[in-house]
Amino acid sequence: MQLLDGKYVSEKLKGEIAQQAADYLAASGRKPHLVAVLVGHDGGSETYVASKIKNCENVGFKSTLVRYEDTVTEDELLKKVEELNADADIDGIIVQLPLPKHIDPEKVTERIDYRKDVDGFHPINLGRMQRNLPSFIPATPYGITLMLKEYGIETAGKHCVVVGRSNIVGSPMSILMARNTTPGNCTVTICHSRTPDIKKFTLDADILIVAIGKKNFITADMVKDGVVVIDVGMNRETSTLTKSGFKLYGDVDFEGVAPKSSWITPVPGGVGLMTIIGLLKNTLVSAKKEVYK
Ligand SMILES: Nc1nc(=O)c2c([nH]1)NC[C@@H]1CN(c3ccc(C(=O)N[C@@H](CCC(=O)O)C(=O)O)cc3)C=[N+]21
Repeated sequence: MQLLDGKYVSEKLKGEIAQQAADYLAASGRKPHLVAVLVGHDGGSETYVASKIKNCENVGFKSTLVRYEDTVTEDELLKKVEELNADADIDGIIVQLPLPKHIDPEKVTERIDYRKDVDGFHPINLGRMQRNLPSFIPATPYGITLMLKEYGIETAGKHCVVVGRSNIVGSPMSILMARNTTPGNCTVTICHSRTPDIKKFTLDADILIVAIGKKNFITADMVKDGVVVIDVGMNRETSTLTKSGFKLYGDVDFEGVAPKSSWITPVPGGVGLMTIIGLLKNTLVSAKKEVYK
């Protein structure tokens, strides 16, 4: 078993991004600028947004946090998005999900200018990605592809099983792994809550990507020897064992599954850290107008 080490890869790539941000600053006199919009006080979201802001500072980006109470109306939020769209000093906009239930996330996502949609959630970016055209690729799937590349994991011709079909991870990940790109060229199976016998499919996976949001969902009896395991789970539980009062669990029973794996991502220290890299890279290429003019 070898570890796909998100800490190592993310630090390495952050060094490269910081260099490119410095070059961009020297050439243009400005820094790439990311705006994060956070609604409410969800513990996970607060942590992740704080981490995004901190990482922006670390690589020499400008970042702005826009906060709202969870009483904000959908109209107010949409107006803010339009204001951010129109601001020429902003390269990337993310609205942290989930949103309170009186706000339609689809509406907010579609209101963000696709040229600033560094989350890659806008239907235009999704469609362009599927067609292999320049686009913003959703940060988590993007981060996973960077990780697979970094370790030279062979994917062509392999059976990739994606567990979960969310708009943020499972669905775009399945598109990327089926595309004629590296990584990619897989035969892809998507499993979800209505798949009667998930084990039947996971047992055949050469590459198993799990984004379902259930602690220890994948156990040793569900994988074959030599599998590559990507654990996207971010299950936060209160704990007296950590300083923060929380402990993070993946969707994979690491202890059981790791001995059967050729490669596996830990949680924490795996995909989460790569997600931030995906976001930073999207923000940088947005500033440099390398995806859209
Ligand atoms: N519009 C939007 N865009 C997102 O990209 C988005 C979102 N909404 N909503 C929630 C998810 C979750 N997410 C994570 C980012 C970083 C870590 C991360 O850095 N994790 C670290 C540790 C975190 C910890 O210890 O709490 C790790 O896995 O090692 C995790 C999860 C982005 N998301």
